[in-house]
Amino acid sequence: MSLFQVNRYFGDEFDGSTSKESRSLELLGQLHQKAKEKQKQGFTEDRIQCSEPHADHLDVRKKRKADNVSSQESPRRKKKKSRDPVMNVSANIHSDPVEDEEKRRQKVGNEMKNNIESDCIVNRLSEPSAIGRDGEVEETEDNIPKETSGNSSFPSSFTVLGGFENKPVQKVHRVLPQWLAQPDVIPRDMKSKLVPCSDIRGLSVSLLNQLHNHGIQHFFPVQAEVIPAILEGAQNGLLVGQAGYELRDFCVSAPTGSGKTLAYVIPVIQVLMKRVVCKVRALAVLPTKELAQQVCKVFATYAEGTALRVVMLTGQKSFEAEVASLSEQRGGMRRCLADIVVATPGRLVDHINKNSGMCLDHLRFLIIDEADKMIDSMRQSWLSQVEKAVYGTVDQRPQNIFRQKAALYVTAASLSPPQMPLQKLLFSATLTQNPEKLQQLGLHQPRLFRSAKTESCCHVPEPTMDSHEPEQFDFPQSLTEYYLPCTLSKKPLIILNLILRMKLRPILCFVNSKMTAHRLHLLIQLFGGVQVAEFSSRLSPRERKKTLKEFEQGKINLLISTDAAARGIDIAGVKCVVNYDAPQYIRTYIHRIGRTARAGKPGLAFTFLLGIQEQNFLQMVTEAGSLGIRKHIIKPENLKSLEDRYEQTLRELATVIKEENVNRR
Ligand SMILES: Nc1ncnc2c1ncn2[C@@H]1O[C@H](COP(=O)(O)OP(=O)(O)OP(=O)(O)O)[C@@H](O)[C@H]1O
Repeated sequence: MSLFQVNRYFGDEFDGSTSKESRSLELLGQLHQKAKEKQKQGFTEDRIQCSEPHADHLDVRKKRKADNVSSQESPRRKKKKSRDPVMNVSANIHSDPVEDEEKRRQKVGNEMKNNIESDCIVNRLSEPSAIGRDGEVEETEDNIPKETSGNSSFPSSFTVLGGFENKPVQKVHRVLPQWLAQPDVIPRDMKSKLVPCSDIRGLSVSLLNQLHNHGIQHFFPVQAEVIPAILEGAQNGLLVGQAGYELRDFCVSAPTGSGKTLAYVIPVIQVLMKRVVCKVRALAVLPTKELAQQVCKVFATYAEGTALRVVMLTGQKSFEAEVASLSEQRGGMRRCLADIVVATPGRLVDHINKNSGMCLDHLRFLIIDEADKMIDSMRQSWLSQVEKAVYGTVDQRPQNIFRQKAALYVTAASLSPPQMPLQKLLFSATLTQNPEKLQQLGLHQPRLFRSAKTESCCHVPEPTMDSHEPEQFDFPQSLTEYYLPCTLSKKPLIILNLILRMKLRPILCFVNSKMTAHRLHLLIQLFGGVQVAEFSSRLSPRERKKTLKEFEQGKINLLISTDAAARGIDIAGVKCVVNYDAPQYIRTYIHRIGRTARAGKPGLAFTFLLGIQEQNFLQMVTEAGSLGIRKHIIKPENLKSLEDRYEQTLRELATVIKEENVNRR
C-alpha cells in the first residue's frame, strides 16, 4: 500500500462525475476559445492605434522595429529574448493547443526567471567589476542606456544604482580673523631675549624689590611682552578703560615653563595695589586644586607688603570657612575681604549661587589659566555664571555711575555712563587656534600673543573644514625628547634601569590610569633601591599635597602619576619625565613633558613605545612641531642582571594585591 495518493486538480467546475477524457476535451475547447478572443482583441487594438496617432504609437513602432532587429540577431540572443513574458504572448496564440497546458505552466516559471535575471542585471550595474566578464554581461551592458531610457522590457519599478559623476569635493578655506592670523610675536629663545625687570615701565619699586628677593632680575620673553600690555590698559586706573573704551581681551600661547604665571601675577598686583576699597577685582580660574594652590601661592608671595588680600576657593577648606574668608558682616554691612580670588570652576559656581558675600560687581581681571582645558569644561557653564554675577540684570545693577556692562559696539549711548572695564586674560601652552572654540569665551576684540622664532614663523596654519589638520604648538627649547621601543613585559625593567643604572633622578613618570600608578608603585617599592610614590585621585587632596612637597624636597626619587600632575604643576629640579604609557593626545604629551626643562633649564623626556604605537605616535609628535624626537635603545644585556630579582618581585606583588583585594572587601 502506498503512503501517498497523488490526485490531479482539474479546476473548480470539475466535480468528478464526468470522465477525465471528456474533462480534458472541455478544457481544450475553453483554451481554444480564449486564444481566439485574445487574437481578435489584439487585432482591434492594432487598428485603433493605427487610426488614432498617440504618443504610445511611436513606442509601439519602436518596439516593432526592435522586434525586427531582434529577428536578425544571433540565435543565442534570440533565445534569451524569447524568455521575455511579453514576447511569449503572440507565440502562444499560434501554438499547438495540446502543448498549451504545458506552456502555461512554463510561462509562470519563465516570468519568475526573467524577473530574477533583471534583478541580477540591475545589481551588476552597481558592480563595475562584474561587467564584461562574459559575453552575456557585455550584451546587457550594451542595452543599459536603451533600457533605462524608457521602452524596455525591464520592470520600471527597479532603481538603477550608480552612474553618479565622481566630482572632486572642493576644500572650504576658512579665513581666520586677523587677531588669530597675525599675533604679537613672543621670541622663542628664552636665554638671549631676557629683559631686565627695571626696563619695564610702570612697575613700582616695591614690586621690583620683591622680584629681586625671589631671584628674578630679568623677565622672560612672554613676561616682557604681556606685562607692559596689561599695564598699558590700566593707565586710567580701575574705573574707566583706556579713552573710555572697553579693554581688549588677551590670549597668550607660550611653551610650558616659559613663565606665564608671573606674566599675569605681576601686572595684576601692580594695578590693584593702588585700590582704596577692598572688592574682588581679580579672579583666576584654574582646572585643578593643585594648580589653584600653586597660583594662589605666587599671588600671595608678590602681594606681600601691599594691602591686597588673596583668597582661594577650591574646596580644600570647608564651605563655611571659605565664606568667612570672602566677606564679613560688620555694623549691619557686608564687607568684602578679598581682592584676588583664585578658584576652581566648580567651587566658584557654588559660591556664586550660595554665598551672598560673593560679589563680582567690581571685577576688573578675569584670568583663565590652562585656557584650552577650561574651554573643554565650558559645558559646566561656569563662565556664563561668572558673567551673570559680574554684569547682573538691569534691575539688579547698583545705581552708581560706574557699572559693569558687557562689551558692545561703541556708540555715544554705550559710553554713557562710562564703562567699567572687565578684561579677560587667557593663558595656555596649547591654546587652541580654532576660532569657534575660542568664541565660546565671549572675547572682546581679542589680541593674541604667540611664541615663535621670528615674526614670519608665527604664521598660523589655516584650518580647513574637511581635513582636521594637526595643530602646531611650541615645545621648550631646552628639552631633549627620546622614545624607547619596548614590549609590555619589559617596561618595568626599563624604568628601573633608568633610575638605578642611568642615575636619572628625580623622575616624574606618567601612566594612563590610577590602577597602573598604584601597581607600578608597589612593584618598584618591592624591588627596592628607589624612593617611590604614587600620585593620583586614589589619594586625598591632603595626601597629594604632602606627596608633591616630598617630591620637591628630594625625599622621593620617582613619582608615578596619572595626568593629575600633567598640567601646570611647577616642581623645581625635575630632570626627567618618563611617559611609561604613551599619551593618546598631543596636548597631554606637551603638558607631561613640560614638567621638565622649565624656565630655560635642560630636561629629558622618554616615551616608552610598543611596536604598534610607534608610527602613529611619532607622526603625531612631528606634526605638532616637536624639535626632534630621537630613538633610544636599551640593550637587553643591560636589563639581564635585573631580571631574577624582577621575577621574584612580581610574585611578591601578586600576594600584596591579593591581600589588598581581601582587605577592600
Ligand atoms: N623671570 C624669571 N626668571 C627666573 N625664573 C622665572 C621667571 N619667571 C618665571 N620663573 C620660574 O619659571 C618656572 C616656570 O614658570 P611658570 O610656572 O609660570 O610656567 P608656565 O609657563 O606657567 O608653565 P606651564 O605652561 O607648564 O603652566 C617657575 O618655577 C617660575 O618661578
